[in-house]
Amino acid sequence: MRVDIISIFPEYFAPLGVSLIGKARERGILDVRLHQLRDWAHDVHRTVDDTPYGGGPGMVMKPDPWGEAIDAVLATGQDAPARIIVPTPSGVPFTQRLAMEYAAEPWLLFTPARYEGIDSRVMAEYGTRTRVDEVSVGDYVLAGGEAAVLVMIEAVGRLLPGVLGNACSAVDDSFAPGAMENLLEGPVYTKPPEWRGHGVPEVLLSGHHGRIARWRRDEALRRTARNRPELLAALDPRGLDKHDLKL
Ligand SMILES: COC(=O)c1ccnc(N)c1
Repeated sequence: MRVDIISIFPEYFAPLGVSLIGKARERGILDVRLHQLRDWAHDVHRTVDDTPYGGGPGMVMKPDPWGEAIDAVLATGQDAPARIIVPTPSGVPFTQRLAMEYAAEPWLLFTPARYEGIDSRVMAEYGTRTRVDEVSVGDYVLAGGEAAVLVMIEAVGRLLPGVLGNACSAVDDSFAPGAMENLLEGPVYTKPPEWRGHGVPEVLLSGHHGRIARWRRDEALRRTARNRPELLAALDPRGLDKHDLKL
């Protein structure tokens, strides 16, 4: 997968050189290319923002530098154009399902904005040529979209074949479509069996896989009911058995 990021703070993406994503890049599974938006701002101050039409607080990112930058990036592609992802609090929710959809894409272009956002004509322009998604990583506002891009690349990159050591662990994730969709993962334990007077649930030491799976699902349901009760409402009742309903 190729990932391009256009930003006025490309140095913000240094973390993409470490851990799982860093190794995926070393192994050629992920090709991340960074671009400085100001390289396409031609005035002496390399200006990328201006006051909003209609008045109001803050500044809006100018369309010209973004248009030239996106054109330059798309021009380096051979086949279908990149899918453009615009991080914004006004976007659709970023979910595990959307992360899986993105993990199947050959080429993503992230356009993190600062200030009050990018002139809306930019995404209207590229919406005529490729998929343009406005995506939010949660109900809060950031100083810039760069942190949201790190979150999305981490969530998408770990799903790419060969990135996670044990492919199963992506399937068991909280929110992973299928058995765990809309369920939070329950508690986890490792050695030692006793730690500061705290033991490990006996069932996990039993070696009885059926009982362990049942216990894990029960704990997932309990944690979901406690932390995200609205997700339980979204659970397909046909996916619950009589044991679940007694919890
Ligand atoms: C400037 O970008 C944001 O504030 C942002 C981007 C994506 N998701 C959010 N919740 C906020």
